[in-house]
Amino acid sequence: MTATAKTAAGKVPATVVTGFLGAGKTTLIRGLLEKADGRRLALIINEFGDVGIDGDILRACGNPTCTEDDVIELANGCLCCTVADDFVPAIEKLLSRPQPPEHIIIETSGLALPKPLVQAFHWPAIKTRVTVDGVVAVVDAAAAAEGRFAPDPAALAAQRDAAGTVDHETPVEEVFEDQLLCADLIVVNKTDLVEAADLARVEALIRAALNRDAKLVRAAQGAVDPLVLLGVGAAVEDDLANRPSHHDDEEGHDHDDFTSFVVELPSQPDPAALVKTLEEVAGLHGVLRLKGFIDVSGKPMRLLVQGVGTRVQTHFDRLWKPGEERRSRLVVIGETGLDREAVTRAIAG
Ligand SMILES: Nc1nc2c(ncn2[C@@H]2O[C@H](COP(=O)(O)OP(=O)(O)OP(=O)(O)O)[C@@H](O)[C@H]2O)c(=O)[nH]1
Repeated sequence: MTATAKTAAGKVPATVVTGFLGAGKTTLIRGLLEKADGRRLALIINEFGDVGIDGDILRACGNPTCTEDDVIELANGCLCCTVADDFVPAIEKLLSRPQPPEHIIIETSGLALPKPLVQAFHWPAIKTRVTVDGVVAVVDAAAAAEGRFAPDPAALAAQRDAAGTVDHETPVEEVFEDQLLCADLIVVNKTDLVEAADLARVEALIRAALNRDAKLVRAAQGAVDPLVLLGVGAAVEDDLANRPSHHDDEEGHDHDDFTSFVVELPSQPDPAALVKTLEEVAGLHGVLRLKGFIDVSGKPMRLLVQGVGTRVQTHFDRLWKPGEERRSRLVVIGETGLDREAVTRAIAG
């Protein structure tokens, strides 16, 4: 990656990384950090729910370009709804550092709508100092191929109204489409999990959802050349009229459609058995996302658990630190109505 200075207008570029729960945003950003090549990147990370997992994953990557100070975590809230309290101060804090970042990467929560966040760049405190270089939407090709975000393109086209939007969608479909409609670059990720024909079908589905041209790139493990991801130069904050949203007519937006809670577990003797239980619970109750760290009895390393739909993966990501409390906690996210008691009982049982 070549180091670039500020934009022509003297603003620091910021890239918004959006994409539905578990699409691979954190994985993509981790790859970006590894290829930073000395460029000063700072991260602002927002998660749904009050336990920050992604920040911890990124800090655990041991990358020298990503120190504690370079990661600002805004858990417990939606970035676009806490603009004044959290987001603008976080940007100001980054800009006031002796060595301000050369590029700011913002990872939104998987349920966030990117457009209200981009609107925040009109706030006087940051308007003249930062620009949104581009919005990158990461898509889980496997989940999309399974029909989790939208019906097939023909059905989608048939539902489209004169304004180009589709009504009567599920909350999941609406969030997914809002994220695509705001994007400059769409990363079709997890290509390793889908056949070529399904990948083509997913790309057709994405294009059918779009109202204008956006660039599509395929990726596995979110690996995209930083030169493609950064330096788009879209000044997105001045181009919002071209990026419709299902929530354009709303005063703010709420998150009543989704819910999250934390399940605390005792130390686990058998990771494989836990994975089996989690996959069953996710399928039975329609859990959208599961993630957290587990203390495995007798192991010096903590186990990172990642569930996307019914696919649950684990790996030991780092040693527990001396004096660190070895808690086993899983964040569970689903649509409103997810039976918290039953899910907790099923996982803990
Ligand atoms: N097979 C496969 N797995 C992937 C790929 N990219 C990411 N994953 C896995 O998908 C899971 C979710 O990845 P994350 O990067 O945490 O996804 P995210 O979009 O940041 O998730 P949220 O922030 O919770 O919305 C993890 O288990 C990743 O290892 C990929 O290309 N192929």
